[in-house]
Amino acid sequence: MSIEFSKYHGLGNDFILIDNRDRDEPRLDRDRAVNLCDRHFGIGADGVIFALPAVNSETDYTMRIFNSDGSEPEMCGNGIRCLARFLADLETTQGRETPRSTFRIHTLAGTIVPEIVADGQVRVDMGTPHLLAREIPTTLADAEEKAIDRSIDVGDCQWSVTCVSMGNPHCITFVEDVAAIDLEKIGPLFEHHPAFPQRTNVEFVEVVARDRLKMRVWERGAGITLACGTGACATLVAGVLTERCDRAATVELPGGPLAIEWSSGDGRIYMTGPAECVFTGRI
Ligand SMILES: N[C@@H](CCC[C@H](N)C(=O)O)C(=O)O
Repeated sequence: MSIEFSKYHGLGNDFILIDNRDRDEPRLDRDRAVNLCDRHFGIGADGVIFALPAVNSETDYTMRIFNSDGSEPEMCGNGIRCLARFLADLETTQGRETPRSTFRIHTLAGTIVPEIVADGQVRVDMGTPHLLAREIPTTLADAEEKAIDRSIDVGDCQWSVTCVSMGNPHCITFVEDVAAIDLEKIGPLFEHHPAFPQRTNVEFVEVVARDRLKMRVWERGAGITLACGTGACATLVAGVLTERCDRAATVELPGGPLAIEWSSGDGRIYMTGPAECVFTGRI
């Protein structure tokens, strides 16, 4: 069997995109996804994303994604920007009369709406953040409480963390010097800490200014990545909740900047950033 794929990235957070619009289940299983993500024996990527048919009349398509370890997250911010570009590219090459620039995408985190705007950037309505401990989920607070500035022991240190769900779980900790964090060592200890029953993504954040945050991430199921869109959104929310930043800020990631806004009008998060096709191929 031969399958066409496209490789995209959003700020170096890279994905293998598969056109799966003709069937409801991903055409590759998790083990195959793990093999393809391998940077030495496969194509190399942080995850595999499938463009599936819509599940109802309120959405245009469905996104499913496997992390590079084969686990399935609820959402992926950089991935959904890549998916929007991928779908727009497909619709253009397949001669759709009026190729769309806005897509309503069904995800395990609800409906997410990316829109291709000027300069090839993609602006995404990421929905509202979830803050209750049971929604994250975390045991760092009572189920109906928010986990803001909670103390946790990880790797012989005590950290103060704030937990936010963007559909997927994030644990954010503000530090003096983000470059000094030994991510390879501390990241997996957070990811697998018993306080996070569904594991977690962890973000280390330095506040440069009220509208500029520098962030490094260890992703659940993928390890160190160059950028994390949901992580950047969760970071801004944690910064606002702990009064460290404004409601709109640039989050600087190793792969580049993302513009994030938590609207005081509708309570939704808006993320703007790039998505680029790197190459296409056939498996
Ligand atoms: N890189 C992503 C997040 C991908 C999912 C994450 N690893 C998880 O398991 O929650 C992003 O840009 O948001």
